[in-house]
Amino acid sequence: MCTMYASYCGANIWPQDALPELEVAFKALGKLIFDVGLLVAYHCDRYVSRGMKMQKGEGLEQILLRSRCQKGRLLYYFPAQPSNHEEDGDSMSSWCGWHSDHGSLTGLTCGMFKRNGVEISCPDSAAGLYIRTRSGEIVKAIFGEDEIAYQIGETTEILSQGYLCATPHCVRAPKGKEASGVDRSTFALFMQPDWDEPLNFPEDVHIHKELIPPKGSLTFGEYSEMLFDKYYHKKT
Ligand SMILES: O=C(O)CCC(=O)C(=O)O
Ligand SMILES: [Fe+2]
Repeated sequence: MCTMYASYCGANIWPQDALPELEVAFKALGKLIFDVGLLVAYHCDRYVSRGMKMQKGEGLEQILLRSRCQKGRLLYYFPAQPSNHEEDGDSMSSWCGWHSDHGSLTGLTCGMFKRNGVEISCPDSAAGLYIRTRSGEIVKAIFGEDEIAYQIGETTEILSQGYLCATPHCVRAPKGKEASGVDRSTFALFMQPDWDEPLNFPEDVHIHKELIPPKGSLTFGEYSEMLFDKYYHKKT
């Protein structure tokens, strides 16, 4: 199992000596984001069931409840290198490029900015997470430190036959003299189906079409491994 689904079955590594309190805090935050995420999933299912027939047990809430693949990750963005050109072509996605997450739902805390290990408010109000809406508008995702943002992943778009759309997003680094040495940290919980969960792809899939076999069924684990190959090893 561990070789087949290496990205899901690996053991956690905790910095027990350097930061003994991390494991408990990390798991508590992950559990909170998961529990609230299930409430979001319940409402996603209600919305989708207005447009398509959903079998019992096949909704997002049930899929997430029985999954062993939830993945929490602390994300760290190193201080951006100062640029000589004020208007760099792709400055919008300077910290993390445009993408959609491949799972079901991603829960995010707001970014925390620091300089030399000291928390600061970000000197550039344009820095942070941006999303693209269904109508193509680019919007900054603004939310506070006691709030959680949820983004829809590609698997939800596939399983809901497009009633729900994956949320394209990117992260913009701060710019200007004041931005020197400013880093960003956040926590993401990637909520995703179990590796054994069958994904029955609808006829007209437009996401990663080339990976889907003709009869249109893969487990989430198989699908993820194929995606990791596509992104990181470029085998397909
Ligand atoms: O840092 C963020 O706010 C978003 C992170 C993200 O998009 C990801 O890890 O997939
Ligand atoms: Fe993402």
